[in-house]
Amino acid sequence: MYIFTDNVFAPTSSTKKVYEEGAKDVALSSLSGINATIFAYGQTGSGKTFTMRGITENAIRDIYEYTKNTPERDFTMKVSGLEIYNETVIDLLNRDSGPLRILDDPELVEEVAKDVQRQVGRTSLNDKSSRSHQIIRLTIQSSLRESPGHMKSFIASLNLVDLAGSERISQANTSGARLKEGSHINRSLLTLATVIRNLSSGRPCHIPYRDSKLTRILQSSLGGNARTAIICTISPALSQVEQTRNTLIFATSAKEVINNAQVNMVHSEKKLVRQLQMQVARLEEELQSPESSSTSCLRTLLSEKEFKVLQVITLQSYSSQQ
Ligand SMILES: Nc1ncnc2c1ncn2[C@@H]1O[C@H](COP(=O)(O)OP(=O)(O)OP(=O)(O)O)[C@@H](O)[C@H]1O
Repeated sequence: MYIFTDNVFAPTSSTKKVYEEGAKDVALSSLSGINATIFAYGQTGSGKTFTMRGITENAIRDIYEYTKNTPERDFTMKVSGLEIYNETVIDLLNRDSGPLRILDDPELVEEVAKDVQRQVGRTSLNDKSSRSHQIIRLTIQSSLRESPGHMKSFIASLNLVDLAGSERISQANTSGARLKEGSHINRSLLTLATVIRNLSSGRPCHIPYRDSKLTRILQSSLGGNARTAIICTISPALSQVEQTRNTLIFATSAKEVINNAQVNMVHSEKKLVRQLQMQVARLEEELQSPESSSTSCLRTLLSEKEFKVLQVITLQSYSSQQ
């Protein structure tokens, strides 16, 4: 179980400091199979996008550094990105695909990460940034290179979330398209606030994840199997005191939520069985070739083949018991 640690940063604090002290630990859990989410909440203009850009750059740099310095493990990284605007979900790596259906997980295009900074750059924020929610997801899978443990690998996602301006919750004096936009942003942010409030109450009660796209997508990060860091950005301006107060109320509830993060393991017996079956096929070919006609060579090949077949049978029966 992980409990939120509190940090307060001054306006002069660098994003690097916010990352190091408020988000790094959570971001790097994704390397050891623990789902992680970092999101920024606050009113428009208070620095969510600025902070999340810095957090994203630092997290990706550290993750790459770790993979480079850990040669004993094989890493596969995939990047995806989505935007929720007017309760419609758009794939940021395939904007022409139209709105995505939300099942338990959106059907996103996932690109194998070769140059994550550039790929993340393609999802970069647009003029709707204060009115839409944006999520960049990095999925990291890793397994030991040379060991029977190769059968098992860690898998986890790191979600980097830049929310719409929280003042939208209280914007009622709009009309037309802005009213529709406002009410949709309201739905996601209001549901987020309710979810956080209900989760933090400590009492068993209904958690309305399914009432908005945002909470549905972030469900496991908010009250489930993930470590979560929430960065609340506020303005020092006296005129913004009401928004600042609302953001601090949100932060107070959020820090009461306790998640239950676990290491996610993937059993890859299927991959191993496929490899062994290929080896058996190769040994059969060798057995039939004229070069292997000597008795001792045939005996060696046959016993090797029998051993591989036995391994396949053992693995298949192990898989069917899981
Ligand atoms: N820590 C900071 N240091 C210097 N400039 C900053 C910092 N935080 C934010 N800014 C600047 O303040 C302005 C508003 O910041 P930003 O766009 O990140 O706010 P926001 O909360 O994401 O707003 P929106 O909800 O409209 O997207 C930008 O010009 C940004 O460069």
